[in-house]
Amino acid sequence: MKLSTHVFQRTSDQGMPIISVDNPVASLELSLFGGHVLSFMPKRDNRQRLWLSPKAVMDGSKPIRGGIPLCWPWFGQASQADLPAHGLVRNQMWQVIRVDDDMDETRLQLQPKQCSGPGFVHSAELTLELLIGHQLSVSLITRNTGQQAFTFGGALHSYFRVSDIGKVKITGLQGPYQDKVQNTLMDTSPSPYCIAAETDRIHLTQSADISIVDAECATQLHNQGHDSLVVWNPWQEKSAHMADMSANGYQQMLCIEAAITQGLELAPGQSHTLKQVIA
Ligand SMILES: O=P(O)(O)OC[C@H]1O[C@@H](O)[C@H](O)[C@@H](O)[C@@H]1O
Repeated sequence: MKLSTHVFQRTSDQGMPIISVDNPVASLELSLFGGHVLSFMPKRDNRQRLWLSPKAVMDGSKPIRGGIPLCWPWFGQASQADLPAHGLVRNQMWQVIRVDDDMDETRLQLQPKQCSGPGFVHSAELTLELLIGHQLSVSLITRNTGQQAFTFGGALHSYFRVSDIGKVKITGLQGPYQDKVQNTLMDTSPSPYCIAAETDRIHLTQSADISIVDAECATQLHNQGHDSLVVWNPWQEKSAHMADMSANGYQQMLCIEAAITQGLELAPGQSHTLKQVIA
């Protein structure tokens, strides 16, 4: 089904609605389950920026491993044990509410079916806005539509494709971080910043510009509206216990997440945009 000149909707083999964008400068695929970007490739270099696990479950029974999972209205474990990690929206269907096509940019807006549920009983509106052009801009916009302030968190949990994790350097991250593997607070970030073991770190920083420098190329990230940048790679042993990761999958991926981990209060009528631009 054609939604505009450059935007199509199809059904995947597993019965999930997939949105495909193919404009003169870039291509992108998104699953309406989770409002989840699966791939992004600018045509100037035809290099896939995102990593999607070959074992990702794509039938809507669990969140998709890879691409850009949307975590909202909380990041990480919920306050109650029976609620899902990373919030309520990566497990539900989203709908396209707006498509605008231009010669060198496509704008898509999507919203989830439900913005409240167990663990978050507030009046909120959540919109995902994608600008698909020479770069990909991903904005998650939270609006308080009620009469009471609320506090929320979240993340753009992007999985980036790397050619060899052992050769990657991250630039632009300095200062202290919470190490979730060691359960300690570290005073300074490594320099050079390489990944050589399981890594799960919350950098409490509003630093905007980060690069993932690979042996062959660099992926540039510009982040906005975050209080933290999260760096995650499960490494070998943990991956082996994850049904949706292949044995060596960790070697080709690195998550750098624009996140709100500290809780952000939003007054009635206010909006907040969490944004990551990928180039
Ligand atoms: O397996 P999930 O729920 O997609 O989470 C993956 C990872 O997401 C990261 O953001 C967390 O910091 C990790 O602790 C977590 O393991």
